[in-house]
Amino acid sequence: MGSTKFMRPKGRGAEGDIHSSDLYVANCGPAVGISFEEISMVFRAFGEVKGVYAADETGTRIIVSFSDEKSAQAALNALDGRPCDDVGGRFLHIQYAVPRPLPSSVLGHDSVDVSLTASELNIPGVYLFHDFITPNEEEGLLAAVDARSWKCLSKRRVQHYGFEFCYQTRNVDTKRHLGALPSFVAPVLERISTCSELDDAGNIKLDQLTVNEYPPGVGLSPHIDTHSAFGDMIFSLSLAGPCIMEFRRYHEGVWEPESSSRVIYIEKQENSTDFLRRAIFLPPRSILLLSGEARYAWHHYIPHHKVDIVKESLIRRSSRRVSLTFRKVRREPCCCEYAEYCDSQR
Ligand SMILES: O=C(O)CCC(=O)C(=O)O
Ligand SMILES: [Fe+2]
Repeated sequence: MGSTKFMRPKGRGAEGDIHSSDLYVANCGPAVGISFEEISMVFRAFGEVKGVYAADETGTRIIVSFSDEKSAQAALNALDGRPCDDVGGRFLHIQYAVPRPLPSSVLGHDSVDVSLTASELNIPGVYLFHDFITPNEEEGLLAAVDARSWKCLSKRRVQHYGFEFCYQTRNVDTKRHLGALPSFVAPVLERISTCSELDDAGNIKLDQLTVNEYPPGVGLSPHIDTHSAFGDMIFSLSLAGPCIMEFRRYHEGVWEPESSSRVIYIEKQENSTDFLRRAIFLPPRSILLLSGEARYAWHHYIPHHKVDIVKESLIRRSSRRVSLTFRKVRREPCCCEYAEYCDSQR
């Protein structure tokens, strides 16, 4: 994870115009055995150092942030282009750092603050439990799903257990039970049912599992899991890599019949800006619960990003994210209090 805020100026020689309290320092850093603390010590001789960050992922380019420009200038004048004894005699190459333009692929015009916790997100019915499983358990689950066969969708791979999820109808065929959920998820189900923060979860027999594998840059379109298909609680366990999940609360939604056998959700508001929008960071090994209002009335989706911005840090999606989504198939029509989003009450 590099600093999102600063970068090297484009080309040398422009520094005369730039006044900054932030320095871009090349040729030192963790990749050559020099810690941020050692770098901070060197620069503290010139003034108050607010922070030392990686400028990028090389481990040899660093941003040193001073409290004021004068200190930065003094450090630059004293240290640039000279060997520095305190960092093993390495020559430091120093320039003023300039603010990094945020990548449009990440921010574009539609950035949203990303919460780290459910309470910060503030959507009723969302719960996020960090480190719900251990790294060893994560490894075991990944090995177990990789030993099963994947079904390829256009951009991601999936596996279904308990009941097949049909992406065309966005529903399940309750008459076609595929069998019990695989034994490798038993410890996860056990932990969900005994989670003291989730009073009701102990009584719910989750019987459908969708495993999704997302390559970097691939997300999931905005949707509400079909009310008539699944019950109130939807759990999603994140493995292998991080992502953000975004939420939108529109003011109305409409279910319309498309053919005799199929009902589709029409997002009449698609171009509308009239919606609430929130986002949360999902680290690996965390489990997210959508229930109540969050489950029934908010669209959720994973933006198609290769990099997410979380609290001013760039977080790269890793080579894949695998999620295990546990749900309970609904046998009776949904009678939630969000009729405008409910296909059972259309
Ligand atoms: O990958 C996830 O965490 C969410 C998956 C999801 O929303 C779904 O399968 O309906
Ligand atoms: Fe979903």
